[in-house]
Amino acid sequence: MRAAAIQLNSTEDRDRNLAVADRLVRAAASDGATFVVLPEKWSVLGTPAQLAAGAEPLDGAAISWARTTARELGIDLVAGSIVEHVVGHDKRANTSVHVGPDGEIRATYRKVHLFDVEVGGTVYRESDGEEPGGELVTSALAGGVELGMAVCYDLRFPELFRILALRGARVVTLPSAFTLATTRDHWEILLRARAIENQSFVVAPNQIGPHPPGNQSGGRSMIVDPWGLVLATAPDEEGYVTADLDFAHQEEIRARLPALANRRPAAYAWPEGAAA
Ligand SMILES: O=C(O)CNC(=O)[C@H](CS)NC(=O)CCC(=O)C(=O)O
Repeated sequence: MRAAAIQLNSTEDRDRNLAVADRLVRAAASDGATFVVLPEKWSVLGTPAQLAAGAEPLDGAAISWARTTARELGIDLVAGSIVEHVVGHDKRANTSVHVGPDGEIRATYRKVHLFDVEVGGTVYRESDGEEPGGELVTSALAGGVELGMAVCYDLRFPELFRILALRGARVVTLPSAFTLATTRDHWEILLRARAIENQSFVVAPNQIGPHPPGNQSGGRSMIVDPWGLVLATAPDEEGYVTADLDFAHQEEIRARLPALANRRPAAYAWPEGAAA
């Protein structure tokens, strides 16, 4: 199965972002990709007010485009994440949507770990506008390959990836808008660690370059294999990278180095009364 990670420099202009995404998803599919992943907040990226204005329900323009395009191209499309207007809620959600080759929504995952962090002199308070999801989500690609879903800052929480692997995920998607500073120093190391420790493929498209209100994303969109090898890395521009995911090779790795099977959950139990 050929996977593609689409790297974008999304802005507050949804029409512009959809047009670039449309061009790049079609190009990746014509290169043979049948599993295509967009980055975080691919449809609108900007100030808190612009994010709020660009929020959409799952039947809005962004996911409608994703469904039409996935069906037309016959691909599994993880439409990165969008800022989802959740009907009846004050705050929005940061929602990753898996659309199958028939154009139907197979799964939605609302980012569990929100980015309330100071990095590179910038204070991010994602939770001001968005509320976290409360559950982890797996899905299935065409052919039955189990997919685990995560978004951006989730990368720093290895337990999420471990639980996805224990629930059967063989590939994890991580649409991201990682900061320039943390892309430089943490991104590749954490992606490879999550891939190695869970013997999973990781498909991680990132945003690249400046976007309102003067933030910088770091690019280096990557596809990593279950041995931790980087199969593809994007150069510093909008575009896409592809890699062939060899699931038989993953089976071999999991059989020869059975770390997942060698877990000792009984020894990990928390003492009575201790917080997990
Ligand atoms: O940058 C923006 O304006 C948009 N960013 C996002 O939408 C999200 C939430 S603010 N970014 C991250 O989660 C970065 C994580 C990260 O960079 C890390 O964990 O190091």
